[in-house]
Amino acid sequence: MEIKQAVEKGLMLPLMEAFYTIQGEGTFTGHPAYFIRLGGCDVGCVWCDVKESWEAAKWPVLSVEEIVDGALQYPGRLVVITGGEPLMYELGPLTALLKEKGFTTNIETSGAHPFSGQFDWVCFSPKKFKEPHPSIFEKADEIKVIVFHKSDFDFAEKHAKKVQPSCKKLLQPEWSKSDKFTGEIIDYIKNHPDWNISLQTHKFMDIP
Ligand SMILES: C[S@@+](CC[C@H](N)C(=O)[O-])C[C@H]1O[C@@H](n2cnc3c(N)ncnc32)[C@H](O)[C@@H]1O
Ligand SMILES: Nc1nc2[nH]cc(C(=O)O)c2c(=O)[nH]1
Ligand code: SF4
Ligand SMILES: [Mg+2]
Repeated sequence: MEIKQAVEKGLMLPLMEAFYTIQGEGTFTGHPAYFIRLGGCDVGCVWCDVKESWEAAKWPVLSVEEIVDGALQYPGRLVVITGGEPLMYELGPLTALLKEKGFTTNIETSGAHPFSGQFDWVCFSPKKFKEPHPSIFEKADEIKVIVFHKSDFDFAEKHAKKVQPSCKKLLQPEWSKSDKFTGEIIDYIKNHPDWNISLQTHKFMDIP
């Protein structure tokens, strides 16, 4: 089978990097996790902290077996699939193999592409730069909105209306604007206690 067809089927995927670290953001903050960062994103967030991931063709294409072998080298059994935008790919084969090997599977996604894969926890981080695909709303376990502008509070409320009632609601300051917006998020959630704050704690710890 050609590589292009194998990627379409999700049997091979472009891998930018993979690393064992501590989940820095969201509900699983503090948990050791193996991160699988797939290459390629067409969302184009102006403040994206991994712009080098955007061009899929820059990254080697690996089989899902090779990717899962990487994860098996470490003692932790939590995997976070991120990117780039991981839902640009069919994630069924990768997540099926991870589940078969006993991993808990989490995803970080903008939700801008149709949902695929078997996930234990879905972090949905909607973006103004590309509308979410409707398939994400029933799948999201947490909605994590990045606050870069004051209008992002209304954007967060608008998207939070579309997820399941059990979905956790998180506001995370955009890193370069965190001096301004951390305080505003604190005031906001004290007045809107259904929201929680999420910080990029790995950046404070200076770890990947
Ligand atoms: C790099 S993205 C990759 C996954 C997916 N494309 C997404 O956006 O959810 C991983 C997480 O980092 C967040 N993020 C990216 N750049 C950020 C920044 N400058 N400040 C705060 N969070 C950021 C995203 O919103 C997302 O929740
Ligand atoms: N430690 C750590 N935690 C993270 N949580 C989400 C990340 C991401 O880039 O998807 C990330 C990351 O890049 N590093
Ligand atoms: S969707 Fe995610 S990876 Fe893509 S540009 Fe936005 S933050 Fe970066
Ligand atoms: Mg990151």
